[in-house]
Amino acid sequence: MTTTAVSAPGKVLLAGGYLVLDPAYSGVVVSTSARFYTSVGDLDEPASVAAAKADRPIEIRVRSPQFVNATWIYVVTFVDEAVRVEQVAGNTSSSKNKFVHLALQRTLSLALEARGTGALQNSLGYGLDITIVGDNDFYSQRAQLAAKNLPPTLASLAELPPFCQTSVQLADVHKTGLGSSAALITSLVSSLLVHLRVIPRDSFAGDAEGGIASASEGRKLAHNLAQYAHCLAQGKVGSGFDVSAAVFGSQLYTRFDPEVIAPLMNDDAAVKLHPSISPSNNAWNHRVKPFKLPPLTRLMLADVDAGSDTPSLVGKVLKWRKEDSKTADDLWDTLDKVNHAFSKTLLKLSDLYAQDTKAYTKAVKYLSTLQTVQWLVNPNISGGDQEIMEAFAEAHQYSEDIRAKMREMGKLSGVPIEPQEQTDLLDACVFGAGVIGGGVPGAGGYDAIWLLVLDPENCPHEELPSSRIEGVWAGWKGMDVSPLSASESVAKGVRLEDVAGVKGLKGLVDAPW
Ligand SMILES: Nc1ncnc2c1ncn2[C@@H]1O[C@H](COP(=O)(O)OP(=O)(O)OP(=O)(O)O)[C@@H](O)[C@H]1O
Ligand SMILES: C[C@@](O)(CCOP(=O)(O)O)CC(=O)O
Repeated sequence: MTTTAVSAPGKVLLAGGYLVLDPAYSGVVVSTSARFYTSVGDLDEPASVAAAKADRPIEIRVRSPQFVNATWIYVVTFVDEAVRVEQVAGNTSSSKNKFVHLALQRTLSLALEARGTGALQNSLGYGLDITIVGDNDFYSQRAQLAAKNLPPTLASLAELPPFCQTSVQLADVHKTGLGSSAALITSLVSSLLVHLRVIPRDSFAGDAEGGIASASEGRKLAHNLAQYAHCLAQGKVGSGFDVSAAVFGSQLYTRFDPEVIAPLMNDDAAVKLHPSISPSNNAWNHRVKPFKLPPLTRLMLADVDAGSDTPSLVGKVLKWRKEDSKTADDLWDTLDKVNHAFSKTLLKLSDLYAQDTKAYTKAVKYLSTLQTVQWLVNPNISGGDQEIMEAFAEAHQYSEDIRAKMREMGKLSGVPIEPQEQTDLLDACVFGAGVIGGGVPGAGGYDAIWLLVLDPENCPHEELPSSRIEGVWAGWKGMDVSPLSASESVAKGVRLEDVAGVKGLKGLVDAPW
């Protein structure tokens, strides 16, 4: 019996919030080490299959063991060259999960178009047993830490078991903004495409380092289908940067034209998906350019209590943009220039590392002990060292400029994008030695903050800029700040997993129903 497990990372939009909704602008997206995992296996043992086939419909069982009442049972039927997936009423959990249901429905429909009814029926012969889990960072762990009497620190988070029980229903969980639904849909759709042999098992083997250009056809198909299923489940077409990060990893993202999936945004099971979803459909016009954070830096994230409601923030900002389009257009253009300069400088730092690793390493060590105001005042520095330090200082300045412009956007549109409480916290963090910059991710609001800090080699733990930031967070009185353990994902985007190789996963996948 083959089990197929696929993981997909979460995301942080460092720059480009709101702008990325418009295809004229792009967003700087970092994918996180926090991932969603979906394992797909057969439901029945082969011996029982003949009997099962005779008097039972094909069943798909899905469970999310981190939650209370989170099992969903579906039956699959084949009618008139189409496949239907319907939830069985009256199972243990009466809840519905639109994201899971639509991802199953649409992936099976695409599988039927790609492989034909007979082949798909064969692949589904034993039914499917699906387990979905997300790394702890996707959900607030405040309650779990409090129950263990642990302070909200990175060391405490490391003590929690992987895929920790949340003890609540999915509808009641406090999410942290890492894009749980996009990572979930991407891992679910991708594992099904592989398991049902729509795409080859090695589709995710190559790194998606070069973006779409170097990606396999399988990876591209998984992207288009996940993007579509996610829009359908959300009931709207967002920019899609979260799904793109889940598939391709960190990137500079430019959105796709919503028209490409417009014919499919309904319940009509007769409409063929493949012509629209196929990577050979040139109407998919999103752009994914390579991006990564510089070496010897570390992304730090914290959840600040009182999660914001992104849709209502977005609605208000877009309404203002329409009403005051001249001011907004000027702001969008200025912000776009700074966003580009920021990403370009970060990429230049990677080049400088490659050109002279020794000088770069030395510069990181030196700057990590200084506040940014002191970064360029050392008279004894010249040449290559100077260039490296200047690039770090520029990155700092651009990140501060982005914050200022986002605050302006918030002020003009009457939306708390970087509210005063977050300004105070970010100022205190960015003031510290070795901190390159920071901001409010995505749409902002009372939700989360990100920081990029220098991470020198061979440095005592307590002298690391990240340790100093942790100290600021732990002592912060203005807001409840809870660190997340995630940093940037080293693996680019969606990838095939060995269940036994992911700590804590095998026990959950093998647990009896
Ligand atoms: N572990 C899980 N198992 C099954 N479904 C999940 C799981 N986690 C999230 N979901 C699905 O994703 C939905 C949440 O999606 P929504 O778009 O509201 O959040 P989000 O914007 O992705 O949140 P965030 O960015 O804060 O993680 C849930 O209602 C559920 O359907
Ligand atoms: C405001 C927006 O540009 C970003 C929202 O990002 P987040 O979900 O707050 O990380 C919306 C979008 O891109 O879909």
